[in-house]
This record gives sequence, C-alpha cells and structure tokens, in this order.
Amino acid sequence: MAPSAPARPLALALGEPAGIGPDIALMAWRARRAREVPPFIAVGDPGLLGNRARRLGFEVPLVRAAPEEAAALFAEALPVLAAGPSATAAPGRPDAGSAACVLEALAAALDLVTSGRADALVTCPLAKSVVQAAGFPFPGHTEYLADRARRPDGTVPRPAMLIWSPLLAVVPATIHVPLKDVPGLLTTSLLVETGRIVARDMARRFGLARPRLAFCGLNPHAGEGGLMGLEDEAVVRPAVAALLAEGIAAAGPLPADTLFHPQARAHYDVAIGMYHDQVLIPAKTLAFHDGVNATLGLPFIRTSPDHGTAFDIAGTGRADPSSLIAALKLARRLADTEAVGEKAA
Ligand SMILES: NC(=O)C1=CN([C@@H]2O[C@H](COP(=O)(O)OP(=O)(O)OC[C@H]3O[C@@H](n4cnc5c(N)ncnc54)[C@H](O)[C@@H]3O)[C@@H](O)[C@H]2O)C=CC1
Ligand SMILES: NCC(=O)COP(=O)(O)O
Repeated sequence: MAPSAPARPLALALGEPAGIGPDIALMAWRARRAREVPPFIAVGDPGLLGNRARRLGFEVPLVRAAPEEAAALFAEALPVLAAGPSATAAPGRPDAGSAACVLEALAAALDLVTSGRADALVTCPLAKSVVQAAGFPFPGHTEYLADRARRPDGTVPRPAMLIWSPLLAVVPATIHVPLKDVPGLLTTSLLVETGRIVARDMARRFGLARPRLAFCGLNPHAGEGGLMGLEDEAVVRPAVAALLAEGIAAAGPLPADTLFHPQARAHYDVAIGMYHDQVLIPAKTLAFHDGVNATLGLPFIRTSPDHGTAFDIAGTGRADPSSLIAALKLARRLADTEAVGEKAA
C-alpha cells in the first residue's frame, strides 16, 4: 500500500522574483511523482508563478488554496497561498520593489509553520543586497528567522547554519561576517554553544543518537602548536574539552586541509568550521546540486537550497531544481523524525 500523504504541507517561500526561485518551484512540482517530492504550498505572488510557467512553457495548474487543502490537491495542481505585493522584477533584473515581495512572502510562510498549519519552512533564495538596500536589517534568512524566534524574555536563540548532503555535513561557527572579523568573533563559548546546538538537533531531527563533531582549526595545520596562530590552542581546544566533558562526541582542533577527503569524512558526522568558506567550499564542491541549507537551533524547521538566486539563468529553463527538491525532502524527513521523537517522549 502506498504511504498516505502527510496532512500538513511544507510552506515554500518563493524568494527573489528575479532569481530562479519561481523556476525551481515549478520544476519541483513537475517532478513530484518521478522524484517523490513531498507536498508543499507555494507562498507568494501567484502571478509570478503563472508568468514564469508561461515563459518556460510549463503547463502547471495553479490552485489558490488554504494550507489545510494543499496536501490533497498537490497531486493534480500546485497549491498557492497569495501573500505580499505582486512581483515587478523581470527574470535576471532585480528591482527595488522585489524586497517587499520577498519579505512578505517569507513572513507569511513562516507564519504558517509557527501557527501549526505547515510542518516546516522551505525558502527559495533571496538576494541579500536587494533586501538589505530596502532596510532588511539581517545578513540573511538565518539571522532573520532567529529574530522571529525571539523568546518571551526578549532573547534571541543562536541559529546554526548546517549545509547538509549525504556526503558531507558542515556548520560554520561564524556565518555572514567579513573574514577580517573572524578571529575576534571566535570565542570558546561560541564554539561550545554551536557544538551543543548541532549535537542536539542532529539527535532530535536527524535521529543520530550520538553525533560526532569535528572542529576545524582556524589556522594552517591547526596552528602547529602555536607556531602559526594562537586561536586553535586558546579557543578551539578548550571548547572541544568542554563538550567532551558534557558527553558530546567532539574532536579538534583538526587541520582543515585534510578533513574533507573520504577517509577523513568517515570519522565524523558534522564538521564545524571557523568561518563560512572554510566549510562551504568543500560542501558545495562535493554536492552543489544535492546540498541543503538547514537552520539549526530554532523551534521550527527551515531548509533551503544551498545555492543563490542565479540571476544569470533565471527564466531560461537552465536551472537545476535538485537542491530545492533535496531541501523539500529533507524538511519532510526532519519534521517526521522530530514528530516521532516527540511522540516517544
Ligand atoms: N539562501 C539564500 O537565500 C542564498 C542567497 N544567495 C544570494 O544569491 C545571490 C547570488 O549569489 P551567487 O554567489 O552568485 O551564487 P549563486 O548560487 O546564485 O550562483 C552561482 C553560480 O551557480 C549557478 N547556479 C546556482 N544555482 C543553480 C541551479 N539551481 N542550477 C544551475 N545553476 C545554478 C548560477 O547560474 C551561477 O553561475 C546573492 O545575492 C546572494 O546573497 C546566495 C546563497 C544562498
Ligand atoms: N551561503 C549560504 C547563505 O548565504 C544562506 O544564507 P541564509 O539566507 O540561509 O541565511
């Protein structure tokens, strides 16, 4: 017997209208049977999806729907919840008006998740420069979502950015910051907190009973005992010791240049890097089209493709929807794993 469709869909925010978000959303729906894409509801401007489908020559029936209707409709039509203003930007040509379209759709999609009407949030890429020029005060989705998870006492949970594929999972301890600021931002408490978040969410959402964390060093050769920088011994090693004392399987500081070949990868579940490109370069090189960005540390599940807006190919039909499809499937899996854990608890 075929497994029954989940009652609640995933909420897909359409992202930057001038980018490939609308293209890959349509392509993911068209691939629903062949690639077993879980039911989702697109949140944003229905006109944007209709126009992009016509441009790409896709016959995609769009149906305005409430989230409660989406899973049942999904086999025959792409459910859409209208949110935000109409998109004005043409493919590949972002304009200032895009920001409200992106941000209102994102907020509405997140509302579906936080109100329990959708199981997880999946986001198509936004252009950081477009939304920030319009006053968005966050570096990216990750930091915005953390702010939306603000606790009643006013504190904001620390998010962690996991880039995941079946080949490699990585988390940068510092995220969207200039490289020159990284040494000053790295503290033992930041690394301990990041390690705790990763260990907890890999257990409750990925079902790994005791995830193994490998901490990269900051400097070449992990500092070579202080000859090539002091942060590895002064900051990273005490963090690893503190996590081990809490029962978390942590190792490091490890030289980053030898951490990503197949034999090395067999020794850990997640590599924690000191800065964005240290770990996103190996992750995107090994699995650009299958990589997923998942936000850890927040009270809801959010995934996204690991790529950006790809303005150069938006509206051409050359976008590969695989990373979005992987993001949708991972979101479904994480929601199901968490639900099973909650039932058992
Ligand atoms: N989660 C998010 O919202 C993210 C947003 N961005 C934003 O995207 C914008 C562009 O960033 P870039 O660094 O140029 O990276 P990008 O990922 O948009 O593009 C890099 C190259 O990869 C190609 N590419 C990307 N996705 C593809 C796909 N699905 N199929 C085929 N080819 C694909 C593009 O055509 C381009 O040649 C920036 O404004 C950045 O802020 C970048 C990463 C994540
Ligand atoms: N390089 C990953 C990236 O920029 C994703 O950012 P976010 O929008 O998911 O915070």
